[in-house]
Amino acid sequence: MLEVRNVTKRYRTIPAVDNVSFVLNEGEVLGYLGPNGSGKSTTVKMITGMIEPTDGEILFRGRSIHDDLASFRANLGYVPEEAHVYTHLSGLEYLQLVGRLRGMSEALIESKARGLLALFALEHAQYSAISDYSKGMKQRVLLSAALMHDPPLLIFDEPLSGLDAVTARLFKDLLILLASEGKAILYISHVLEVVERVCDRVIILSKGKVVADAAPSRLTELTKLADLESVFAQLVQQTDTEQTARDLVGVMKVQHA
Ligand SMILES: Nc1ncnc2c1ncn2[C@@H]1O[C@H](COP(=O)(O)OP(=O)(O)OP(=O)(O)O)[C@@H](O)[C@H]1O
Repeated sequence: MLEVRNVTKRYRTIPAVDNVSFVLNEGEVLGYLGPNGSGKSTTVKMITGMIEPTDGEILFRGRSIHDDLASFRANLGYVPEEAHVYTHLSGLEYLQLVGRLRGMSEALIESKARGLLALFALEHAQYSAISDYSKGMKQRVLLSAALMHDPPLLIFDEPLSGLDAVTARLFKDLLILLASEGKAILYISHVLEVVERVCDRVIILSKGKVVADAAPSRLTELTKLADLESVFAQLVQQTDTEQTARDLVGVMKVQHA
């Protein structure tokens, strides 16, 4: 459904994303992982059409997304890591706006918006301004907005941040159900134990390059490591975190001369 083909993005001369290729199929949850600064957000910005690749191309159902960005976006549901929503609107008004921008009928907008707000436990706050919402409530409005038009392709960028345990669990169940209904899902997260549970496949990025692309179970099997977190640490060669923590405490304790 979505193909990222030899995509590179350079800022000045430095590649933030370096010759990345992958295919995301219908019914698949693909985890997109990497340490801070490895190129995840840059990839997502290219897939959503916010920025263009320096080299390579991104195809949706065989066509470059830039051939007709508006119709590509009609097929996309995107929950950004950081939201810049219209906070003076209420949750209901925001979903109505999103529905109208996507060309949905008023009757459909009404039933979907009310239904989603109720299911995400936001019914009581639907008429209050988003500026008064907690972080998790804002996140639930964004999730609702991404699902309004029933898109075949979904991108979730750190969707669990701010969600309480019950909503996070609901989100995980939702992800699995959406995939079983044939949605293609790109899931960017640092929460590796969740990724390991819900993703069919994971891509691990390091310094803009793909260093792994396989099922989590295949990666643990190949490396003979206990879990995805250990595989991740080994592949991106992160430092010995226990030692670094000890060094940090050591630096904290240094007294002024
Ligand atoms: N607009 C920009 N101009 C210059 N460099 C940029 C720009 N945006 C990102 N970069 C650089 O590109 C690299 C990849 O950044 P990116 O935001 O894609 O990483 P990330 O994997 O999403 O990180 P995080 O987990 O911290 O969100 C970083 O070295 C970053 O400094």
